[in-house]
Amino acid sequence: MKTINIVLFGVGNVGSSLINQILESRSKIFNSSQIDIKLAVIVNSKIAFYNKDDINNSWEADFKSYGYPYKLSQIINHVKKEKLTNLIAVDATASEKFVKNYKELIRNGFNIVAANKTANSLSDKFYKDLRLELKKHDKQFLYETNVGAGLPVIKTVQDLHLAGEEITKIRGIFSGSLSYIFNSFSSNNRTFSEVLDEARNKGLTEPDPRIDLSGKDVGRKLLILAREINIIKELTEVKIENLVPNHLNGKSSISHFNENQQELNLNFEERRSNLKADEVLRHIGELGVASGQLEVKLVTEKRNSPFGSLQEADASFEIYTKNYGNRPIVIQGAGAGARVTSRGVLSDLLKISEKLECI
Ligand SMILES: NC(=O)c1ccc[n+]([C@@H]2O[C@H](COP(=O)([O-])OP(=O)(O)OC[C@H]3O[C@@H](n4cnc5c(N)ncnc54)[C@H](OP(=O)(O)O)[C@@H]3O)[C@@H](O)[C@H]2O)c1
Ligand SMILES: N[C@@H](CCO)C(=O)O
Repeated sequence: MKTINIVLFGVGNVGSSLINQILESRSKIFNSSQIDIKLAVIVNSKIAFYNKDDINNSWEADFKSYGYPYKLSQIINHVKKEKLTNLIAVDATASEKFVKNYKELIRNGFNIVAANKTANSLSDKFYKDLRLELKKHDKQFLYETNVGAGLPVIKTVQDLHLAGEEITKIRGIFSGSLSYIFNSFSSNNRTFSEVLDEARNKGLTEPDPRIDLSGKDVGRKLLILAREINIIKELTEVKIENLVPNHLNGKSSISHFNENQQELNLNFEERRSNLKADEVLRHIGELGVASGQLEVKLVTEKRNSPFGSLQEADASFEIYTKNYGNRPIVIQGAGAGARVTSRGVLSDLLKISEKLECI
């Protein structure tokens, strides 16, 4: 039997769904794999809840009542004092600041599972240093949900690359958030800001939806896939069509954006009114291996084309390779949503557990 001890950073949409899925699936996982999943500490940006017993269905109330302000060093001291082993830190934050803690966590015995895409899309130096640290301390880092939420995109690209298959192009609808938004917006008469609010309320966007609308989220995903196949790039080199006007961009506060987001409506209304009856708007990412070009843009597609006929928050990835020729491998399905994403995180946790010690 193996016990794994998780410290969960982030209890928003994805983090709280992960806790609920662990509660639902824990005994099934134990019976089939003899892996006992313990949630040792649960953390948001302000408080940490140190879980003495097994987590249960009242975890949310316990977190609020018994959580208190923390420093990372206190969490590390806690797991040492309690002699917890098989440690996995789960990053379910969207924080650029938090990923700077990864190296300290690794040095203190943690493996890492991240839904947060930031660590893999900062500088090439950060990316490589992180991997050196993992190697030095013999720790694992999995992040399948960085691209396509719960869809197996990263693993597929890694496996093809490892087996020597030459990937020539990856093209697709990379953003579940923008897929939902443009599916809804292209097919009815609601304003863009109404559709955006709906996507936010369903937990389908980034905490700050400008990360989606600015193209940065898809830019990050393209960069992450490019790095998997040894294309060395920086985020600044991705050609991105930014859908957020300058005066509402990330340099202004999120509340300023929220108060003024109706100002997006006019521009999108114009794009919608230019569509023919059989056309829809689609947000596309493209990684050309030969050209080395990574591009993010909003395009018009025929309603009955493969991308045009996607539904809900579906993402779709076409992976072109030498041996598959002009008939790509296609991976398609929900590309955003707390439950599919947290299931992907849980799957990464179990993959890491396979290599941990039985205790
Ligand atoms: N939702 C999806 O469909 C999806 C799909 C794929 C990947 N992801 C990724 O999953 C991550 C989480 O998304 P979400 O929708 O769950 O976001 P969310 O609902 O905003 O939750 C974020 C959580 O992170 C916490 N947090 C922020 N900064 C922190 C810090 N420095 N230390 C510890 N905790 C911190 C927040 O705490 P406070 O409440 O105190 O601020 C909150 O609990 C993001 O990186 C996103 O890109 C999401
Ligand atoms: N913005 C993400 C989902 C939330 O992280 C996506 O569209 O894939």
